[in-house]
Amino acid sequence: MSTATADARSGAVLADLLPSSRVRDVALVLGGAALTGLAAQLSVPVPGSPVPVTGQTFAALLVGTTLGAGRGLLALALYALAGIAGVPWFAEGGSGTAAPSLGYVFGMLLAAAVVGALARRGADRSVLRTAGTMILGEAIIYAIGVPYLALATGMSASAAIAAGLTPFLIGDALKAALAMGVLPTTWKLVNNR
Ligand SMILES: O=C(O)CCCC[C@@H]1SC[C@@H]2NC(=O)N[C@@H]21
Repeated sequence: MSTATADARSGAVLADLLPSSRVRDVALVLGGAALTGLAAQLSVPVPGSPVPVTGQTFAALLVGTTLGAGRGLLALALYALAGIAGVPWFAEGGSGTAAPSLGYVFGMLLAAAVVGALARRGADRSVLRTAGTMILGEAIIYAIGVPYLALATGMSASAAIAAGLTPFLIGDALKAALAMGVLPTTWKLVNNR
């Protein structure tokens, strides 16, 4: 698809607006993994919880929506596998499999694929649709992250929700709001070129 024809009607994601090549796709996957690793270092500890506030949810959902399901999944899979293998780019410079927050990383993998598939159907083109996409993506991250946290720490379900969901709702809503500004605005600029 040429850059000129990749508009709101064409089933494109934002990354498709770049000239098509294998090198582009490899660079996007590497860049998506690196962006998520950088965002993980934007990390604020939460008192009483082993899970910090991080920039990862924003990065992972942005990577999914802008790259699409296939490349988004590959980027997050690379991020997860390299982190497990020892690259210190999980939250707070972490790596390996010991952290009870690893389930959120697995959730980001699935969420990136789902929001990427939705973005190809136009789910990042308006503020309202982007809101729904971000809420679904975050719900997927928590649906894997919170049970994993409970299993890894032995917490009860209610304790895992109190430590692994409730403290993050406002921050994740702000990150979703940021995406609701950035994605539809970018599409508007692209389509008005
Ligand atoms: O150990 C890791 O690298 C994963 C950290 C996961 C942080 C989770 S993601 C959902 C929630 N929102 C945040 O800002 N932090 C937690």
